[in-house]
Amino acid sequence: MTIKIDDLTYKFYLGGQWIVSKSGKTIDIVSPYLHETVGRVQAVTQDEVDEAIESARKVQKDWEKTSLQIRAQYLYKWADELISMQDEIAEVIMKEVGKNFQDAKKEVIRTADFIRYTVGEALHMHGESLVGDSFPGGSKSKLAIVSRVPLGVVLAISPFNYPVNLAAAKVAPALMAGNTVIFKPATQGAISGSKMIEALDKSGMPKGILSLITGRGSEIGDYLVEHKGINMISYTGGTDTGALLAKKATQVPLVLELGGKDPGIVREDANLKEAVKHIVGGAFSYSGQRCTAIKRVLVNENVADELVALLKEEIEKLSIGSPEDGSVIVPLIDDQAADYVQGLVDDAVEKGATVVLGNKRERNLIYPTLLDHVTVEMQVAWEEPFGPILPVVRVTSDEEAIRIANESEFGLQASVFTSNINKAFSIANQLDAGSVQINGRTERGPDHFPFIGIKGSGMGTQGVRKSLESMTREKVTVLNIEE
Ligand SMILES: NC(=O)C1=CN([C@@H]2O[C@H](COP(=O)(O)OP(=O)(O)OC[C@H]3O[C@@H](n4cnc5c(N)ncnc54)[C@H](OP(=O)(O)O)[C@@H]3O)[C@@H](O)[C@H]2O)C=CC1
Ligand SMILES: O=C(O)[C@H](O)COP(=O)(O)O
Repeated sequence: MTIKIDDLTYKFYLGGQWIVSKSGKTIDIVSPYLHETVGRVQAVTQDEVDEAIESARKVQKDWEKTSLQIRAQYLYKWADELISMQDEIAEVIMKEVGKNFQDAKKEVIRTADFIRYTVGEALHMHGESLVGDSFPGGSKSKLAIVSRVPLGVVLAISPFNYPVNLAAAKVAPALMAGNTVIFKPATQGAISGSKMIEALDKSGMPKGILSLITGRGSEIGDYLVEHKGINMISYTGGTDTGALLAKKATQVPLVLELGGKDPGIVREDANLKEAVKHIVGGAFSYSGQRCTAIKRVLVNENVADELVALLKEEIEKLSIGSPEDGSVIVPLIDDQAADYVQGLVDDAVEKGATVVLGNKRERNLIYPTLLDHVTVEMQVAWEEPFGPILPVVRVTSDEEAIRIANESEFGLQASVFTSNINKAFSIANQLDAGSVQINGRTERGPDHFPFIGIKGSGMGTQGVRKSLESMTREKVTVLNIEE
């Protein structure tokens, strides 16, 4: 069955069918670098949301009863389909969200790997049993069997920047755990999400197990989140939306992966050349549109001049332009995002920051920008740009670096660059972050590592095993043995 009505217009996926919404409305998806409409997605109605959730509820128990081995076969086929469609999907990702083709392709391959690993992990998860007499007064005749059961219908909401990988990172564990899924992709990212679901559909998975709901979060988001038919929400996206969502979703488990302001802390004793490679890769890949991008550098003042000079040298090597040419620095997702980033740079410059490189813009293409002498009075020291700018804050001690790192509203990851392993651990122990990287850039992968945001960066843990756990609950069956 075809997923398109015409060259540009996509259907949505309800109960195993690609259909046109009764709303009669579509949303134009404008490419961030071609500046033209590259597709249209359906603006799904509330009635259609009801239908999708109803169909997911109807088949959930059957899916739960389906043996793990059979579920595994569908997911393995899904991964295989993604691999055979990798060029086609990468092309769509590139056009839709402006990621360069090679990185888009890596995202698809990483997704297939993620799905396969999830299957393996799910096949090897097992429960436990407890005998009653290990507790005072308990008896050997009581045996508790603790197993994991699915939660029901999982709502997966994903952001634009990894439109395939971050979506599959929710869908795959949800399905392997025996849940059914309502998938709401970011609107800018919905075509890539549709292609990913086209691959899933090709696996022959029973109808209704997953529905894809397209439409603006501002219009259907609340309705989805507050829907009584939803049993768990896994959300990745901005902190403000995540906070609103958490208030609206009552009595369902939530996993939230939100924004970040990951610091790269550089000590005096760091190998500066190595640190610079990590920092530049971490800060600028895909124009800094990664939640885990290094978004500020806190460097000891004694090595700050040297570090800044090395950073400048490395940043100057970055390719800038169209994702079709493989550029690292590409136009941001839209003009509004670029306005926001420019606003942070303007504020910093006005307050006395030094522009070492950049502060140049062509529409939504922001040139890589290195700002030195950034102070805590400047917005750029605290806010998440989601763009290719790197503020450098000079500090006098580890304590000052830790204090500034921890004063942030965010707590996703942090990097510490040092040649003193004891100091590295000591600083890591004091940082309020989900993960700390020692002598490496902040990053989510490899994808089986637990991935955690604290404070304004989220709630709960992702990563293959952790996602499977968060999408299931423990169930205890007690056997009372007659003696
Ligand atoms: N910690 C992590 O793992 C990650 C965090 N992020 C964060 O995501 C942000 C960038 O992604 P972006 O897509 O712009 O984030 P947004 O917050 O704009 O959107 C995220 C998702 O939420 C949806 N949404 C919007 N409003 C509502 C609502 N009221 N109810 C329910 N859903 C809603 C969006 O739909 P629509 O597009 O239709 O508005 C989209 O699917 C950055 O802050 C980044 O740090 C990104 C990747 C990883
Ligand atoms: O959205 C993001 O930033 C991703 O979660 C980052 O993944 P990565 O750090 O492995 O690139």
